Amino acid sequence: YVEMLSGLQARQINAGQLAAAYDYIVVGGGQSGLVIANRLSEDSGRSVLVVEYGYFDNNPAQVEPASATQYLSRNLFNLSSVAQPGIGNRQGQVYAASVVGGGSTVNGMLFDRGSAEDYDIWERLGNPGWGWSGLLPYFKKSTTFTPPSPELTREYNITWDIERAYGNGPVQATFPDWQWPGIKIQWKAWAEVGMPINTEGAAGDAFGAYWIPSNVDQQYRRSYARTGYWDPVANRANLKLLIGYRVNEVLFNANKRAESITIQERGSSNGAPTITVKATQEIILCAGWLHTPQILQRSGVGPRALLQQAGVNVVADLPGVGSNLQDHPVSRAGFQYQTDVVPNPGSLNSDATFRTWADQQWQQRKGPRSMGVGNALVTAPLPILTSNFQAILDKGKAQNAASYLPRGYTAAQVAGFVAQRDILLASFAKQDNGVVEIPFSGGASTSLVLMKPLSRGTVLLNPANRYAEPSVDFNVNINPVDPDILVATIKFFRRWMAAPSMQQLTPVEQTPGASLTSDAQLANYLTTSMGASTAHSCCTAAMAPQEQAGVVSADLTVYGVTGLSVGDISIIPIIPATHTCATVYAIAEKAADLIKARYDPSIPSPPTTPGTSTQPVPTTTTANPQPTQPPSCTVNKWGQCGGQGYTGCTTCAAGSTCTFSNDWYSQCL
Ligand SMILES: Cc1cc2nc3c(=O)[nH]c(=O)nc-3n(C[C@H](O)[C@H](O)[C@H](O)COP(=O)(O)OP(=O)(O)OC[C@H]3O[C@@H](n4cnc5c(N)ncnc54)[C@H](O)[C@@H]3O)c2cc1C
Repeated sequence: YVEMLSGLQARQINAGQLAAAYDYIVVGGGQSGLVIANRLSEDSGRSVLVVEYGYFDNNPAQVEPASATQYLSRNLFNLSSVAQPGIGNRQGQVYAASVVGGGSTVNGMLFDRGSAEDYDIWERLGNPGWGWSGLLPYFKKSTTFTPPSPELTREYNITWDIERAYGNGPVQATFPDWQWPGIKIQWKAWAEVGMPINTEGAAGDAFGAYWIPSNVDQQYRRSYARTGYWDPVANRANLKLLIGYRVNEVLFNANKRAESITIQERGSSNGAPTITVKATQEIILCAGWLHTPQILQRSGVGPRALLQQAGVNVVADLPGVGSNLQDHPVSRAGFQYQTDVVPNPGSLNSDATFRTWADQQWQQRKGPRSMGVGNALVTAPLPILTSNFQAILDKGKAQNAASYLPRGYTAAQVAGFVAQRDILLASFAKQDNGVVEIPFSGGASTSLVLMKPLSRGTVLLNPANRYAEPSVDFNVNINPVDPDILVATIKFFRRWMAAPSMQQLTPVEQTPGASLTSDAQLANYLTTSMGASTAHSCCTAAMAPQEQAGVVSADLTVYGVTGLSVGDISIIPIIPATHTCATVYAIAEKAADLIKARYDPSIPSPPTTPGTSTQPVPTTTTANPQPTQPPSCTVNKWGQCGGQGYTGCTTCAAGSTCTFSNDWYSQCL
């Protein structure tokens, strides 16, 4: 412990201990920054400095499952977007972490990946090496999966495929010790409405319905960039971290080579003295979707007109810096089950006996309190949502793209968007990727999340004060294809609620409300109900060919300058249909390999030739197989023990008896 502590102290420095120069400077010690710093400092001959605006959050509560929904303001940059015409001029909540470990320290711990197609379209856009086959090794390198208990697995028929999806990486993933019984009925209903059921989403088949783990260790504590990539390398003397400092600018020499950064203590007034630190090899921007483009713009790399307006000398005119902003906008379907199974997600609030039992269980780190925000998703392909999908695609293809893009998009930016749109519309017609997400965990209400929006937003420097927070415009719900897909989703969700299995729960619609039936009424409901962000903002320094207004090339270096790269979520060109944390780990792992190979000829660069076949291995696409009855088994208290169509265990654990709830459901109470 003493050794570890002195190691930690050696690595965390104050400004007075800064060296004049480091081989690598990583800007931002968030999720991607800690991964890249860890990997680059594996070579003890290279010095690495990380500069992070936030502090450590050492509160033990921040690693507990309950932290998944708390989003504490102390760990976030707290700002809102400009008014959003697409959602009735409401402002959007802006989510960006400001703490060591970044988004991985604060996030909801839903840990999934996109489908193979979601990454293959990055490659198709002109980014060789960034398709599924180029990224899977890095998904595997970052994560270790541990199966849940045999009892939970059997009771809920939880499925996974370690061999195809996981490796031996620093981030731990597993399932909590609990699921809500109503989820079994929901699984059946998905099959009844024709949703493909996949045994593993993380192996390239993240479409249809599938189970997803949480990024937690086996005690259900948050497993994140700090525990995975920072704490274990306490003894590296060549790795330094300065916290509580903001990186202001990257400075370039006359040859446009990035030479140094200027930093300023957090909380000091703008215009206060700054410190300059040199990088002899490379500066890697990992300040996240909100600040990576802002730092670029402040440094003279961005849209010429904006930089001139802000009085910034133009080093490289890159119109794409701060454009192409994407997120997963969200609406909601509110239902009530009038004959719900018990316990259900509401029971922790409504049933004191159950709550006491849950608290007792949690003292042994078991039971409902091990759960975060749920572990099952539907990511629905468009042709499954609606038989009318071709009309939506035709409308998208026929539209004048520029009319829905942010003002001031250049011809290259419009061309870049049209390339994205055409690739997206072609993939929407297929059934190997999804366009909306519907999380389900036994509750009656859920989010309806648009996973592949066509609307694009911006993050722009404030010309009057370049050190103030940038202006965020999600431009949400502006491209008409977006509401068309969500309207189809609401109708499909109603079909799911009307599926035979669901009738035992007697679902009753609250919102949008059964009286709203026409497309126009539902689109209007979306305008009033939709949120612009699910905290997956990305894509503001996109990897794409320069003639399509890309900001970085496939080796992640910034166009028009040298010695500067981006390694965070900003580089994504098209948002994948997944929560973004696992994808950021894969990007950062790959970024580190690309950087290492630039400076060490003995290290092979990851291939940048287009991937070969990226077809995922076929998976189960029939109904979720019913659990087979093991020779002898017991059901834990609150679990299902009988009912029509039920083929699992029927013997209740000591202290509970199998009790009839309704024709479809008996339960150990
Ligand atoms: C509230 C929230 C909930 C989420 N929930 C989920 C979820 O359940 N599942 C999932 O998969 N994904 C989730 N995400 C998304 C995911 O966590 C992020 O996409 C991911 O962490 C982004 O990683 P990053 O490295 O690009 O940026 P970050 O991790 O945000 O790192 C950027 C870092 O740069 C620092 N920084 C910024 N500006 C400067 C500057 N000028 N100088 C120095 N440092 C600076 C910041 O303080 C921050 O630490 C969530 C995100 C948030 C914010």
